[in-house]
Amino acid sequence: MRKVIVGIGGMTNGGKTTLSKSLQELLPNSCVISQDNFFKDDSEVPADIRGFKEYDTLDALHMDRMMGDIGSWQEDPVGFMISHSCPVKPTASEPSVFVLIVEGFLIFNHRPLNALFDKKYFLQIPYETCKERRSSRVYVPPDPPGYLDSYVWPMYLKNRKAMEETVDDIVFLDGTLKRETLISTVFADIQEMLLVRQR
Ligand SMILES: Nc1ncnc2c1ncn2[C@@H]1O[C@H](COP(=O)(O)OP(=O)(O)O)[C@@H](O)[C@H]1O
Ligand SMILES: NC(=O)c1ccc[n+]([C@@H]2O[C@H](COP(=O)(O)O)[C@@H](O)[C@H]2O)c1
Repeated sequence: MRKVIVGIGGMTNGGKTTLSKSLQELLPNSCVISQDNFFKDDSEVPADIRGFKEYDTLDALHMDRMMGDIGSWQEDPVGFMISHSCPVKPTASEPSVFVLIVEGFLIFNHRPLNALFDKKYFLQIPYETCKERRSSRVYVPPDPPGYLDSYVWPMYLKNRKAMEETVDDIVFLDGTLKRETLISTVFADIQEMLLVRQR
């Protein structure tokens, strides 16, 4: 059995979830773990001196639980997929390949998680695109006025700097490209990686 972990990182609204879901549909025996599902409850997230909730930091996330889920997949991919409603496809060829797609805005900022990736992608979009996409998205709790400009964007710059100082081998993707282009490019790249590793 072969196990491969692909990281789809990127800025908020870069298109991580969209790309990850499509890849899961295209890659047999794959499953997605989303960092967004590990945010702490609002009552546990402190506010800064201006009153902005500090959501854009690893401290706002249950990274221990996220790592626990990834560990469960590593131990038993089939069991994990069944319990997470990911389709399991019997394969004629051996060894079977299982792919875990881990997506999120801070996946490359958590050192223990970083060490697990076989391939890392990072979706980036310009500020204007980010502002436009984010303004039509409703988070729980919703963004207060000025949240992107005063808190989210500066935190993005800070987190990105830390990522670039510590992580190698990231493939940067232009998140303004058409969905279909991004999906086919990354799908082909992953398939190539799977073939190379098989040889
Ligand atoms: N390649 C793309 N081109 C245009 N819009 C996109 C693209 N990918 C995603 N979107 C849109 O951008 C918004 C954020 O996408 P999403 O995948 O949820 O981003 P993320 O998971 O990175 O926050 C959604 O409205 C989505 O439909
Ligand atoms: N899911 C939540 O509980 C929640 C709450 C408030 C803000 N957020 C925002 O989620 C963003 C990260 O997720 P996306 O990459 O999907 O946009 C962060 O910029 C953060 O400000 C999430």
